[in-house]
Amino acid sequence: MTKETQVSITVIRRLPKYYRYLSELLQKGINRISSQELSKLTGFTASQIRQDLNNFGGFGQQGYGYNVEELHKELGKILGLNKEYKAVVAGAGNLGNAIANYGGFKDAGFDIIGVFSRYYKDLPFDMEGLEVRDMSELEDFIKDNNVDIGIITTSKDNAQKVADIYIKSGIKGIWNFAPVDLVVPEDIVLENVRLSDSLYTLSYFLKGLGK
Ligand SMILES: NC(=O)c1ccc[n+]([C@@H]2O[C@H](COP(=O)([O-])OP(=O)(O)OC[C@H]3O[C@@H](n4cnc5c(N)ncnc54)[C@H](O)[C@@H]3O)[C@@H](O)[C@H]2O)c1
Repeated sequence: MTKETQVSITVIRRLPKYYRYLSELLQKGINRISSQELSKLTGFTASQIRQDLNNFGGFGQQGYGYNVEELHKELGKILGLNKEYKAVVAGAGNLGNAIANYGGFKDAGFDIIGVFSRYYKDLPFDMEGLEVRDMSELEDFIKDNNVDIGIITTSKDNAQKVADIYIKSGIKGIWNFAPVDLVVPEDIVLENVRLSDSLYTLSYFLKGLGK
């Protein structure tokens, strides 16, 4: 087992934030940053940052800090962002449309190449080059195109059915937006997104302000 596989999920969940700030620093042409400066940006303590990065072999030098380009590149590799992924969306409603139409995912290496929905013929879908297809085509499409990631934006009641099609078709990662606990085999990577968790956290802090 490599050192990387033993890293806690809490640390893994902080990496995208480091990566995002490093991308911004690179865009501004900043080449070097100390853990203290990174701490001011990210809100994590400098020692936390050093500990997090030490999980992967360090990268920093005492008295110098971090080379932004190098750290950005290494974190990108650790997060698997140096690869290209093909994704499909199932459920072309409000959320499915928003996700399929957002160009930022493609820029980051996640190419949404198909959108599938029930009653697809009734749906207006205005994404250039991306027509909505019927669910009956999903399995073959995934196999024919070696799709890596299945996105679920159907209603809650149908999410497990969609997940089962993804699993049967050989998909390895599921990005699930439906508010349901999906049952998936161990070798499938499942990532749930809950915007309401973030909203409830906002509410907690608003309450602290006397709301
Ligand atoms: N994770 C979050 O933070 C978050 C935020 C908003 C909404 N949601 C959830 O995302 C999902 C979609 O929300 P929405 O507002 O886009 O809903 P919506 O009703 O606009 O869209 C759902 C779409 O899924 C399609 N669908 C339903 N069953 C299907 C099936 N078996 N196969 C294929 N397509 C099917 C419907 O025809 C519809 O087009 C819901 O489950 C909702 O609760 C999650």
